[in-house]
Amino acid sequence: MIGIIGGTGTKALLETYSIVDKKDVKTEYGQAPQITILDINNKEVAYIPRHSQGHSVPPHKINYRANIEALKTIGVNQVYATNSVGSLDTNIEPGSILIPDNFIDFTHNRVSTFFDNEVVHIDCTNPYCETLRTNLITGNDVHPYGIYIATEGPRFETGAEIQFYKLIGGKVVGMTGVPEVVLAKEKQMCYSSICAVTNYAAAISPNKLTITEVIDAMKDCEEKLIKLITKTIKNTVVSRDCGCQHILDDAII
Ligand SMILES: CSC[C@H]1O[C@H](OP(=O)(O)O)[C@H](O)[C@@H]1O
Ligand code: HPA
Repeated sequence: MIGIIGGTGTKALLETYSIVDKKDVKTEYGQAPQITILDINNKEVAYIPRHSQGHSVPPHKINYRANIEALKTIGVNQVYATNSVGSLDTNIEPGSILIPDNFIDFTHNRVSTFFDNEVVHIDCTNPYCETLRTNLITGNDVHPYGIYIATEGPRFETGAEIQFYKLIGGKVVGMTGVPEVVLAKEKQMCYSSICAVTNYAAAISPNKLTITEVIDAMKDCEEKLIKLITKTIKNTVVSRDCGCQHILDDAII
């Protein structure tokens, strides 16, 4: 099954598609937010709100393991995740969409693995599933690659941090992309992120960065995002020849 991890401002998905079912999943890591099964182009797609109902959980407190485990439990193995992000590049404008091809992790206080009692080192050379990325990119008006900088939050970045992230090649910055993608990989799932650019990052924008700016920009992006998701899900096939399901081969000591 395909899953959508919905980030900031994605409630509209629930109003766009018909609802088939709702699932409350309790995992060994805790209760996950309620999952809604949507009918998208005659496919059943599981939607989970990353920050829980009513966007009530901040990025550094999200139970990423419960979210991923719950999706896995109900049979999801291909995940499209939305992330609202700040842009580090004036050519990547608010309102546009970027499909990241890599990340650099600056989070520092998160549970970032399912493997606490076994020694497992998964390959993360290309952290996002190339097949799902191709589905999102082909024929669509999106930035096809770029490095996602993951920060701990919940504060926005300092101007100096943004200058540094730019220097090391970052294109967009957000607080939720990691460890989510890593945990999905550990569960042998295909995972790709859809970054909705909501603002220029701190100090690139001359203005003070506010939540209102981000939420308003997500509203402006809504139609584009829904179109992209609808088309991509239509084009997503079940067969998985990308190697994501073999990530644990040669990774366990
Ligand atoms: C509400 S602005 C900051 C908030 O938005 C992003 O979340 P998501 O990736 O779930 O859309 C960002 O990482 C922060 O959590
Ligand atoms: O500028 C940002 N920084 C971090 N997270 C974000 N989420 C949306 N915009 C931003």
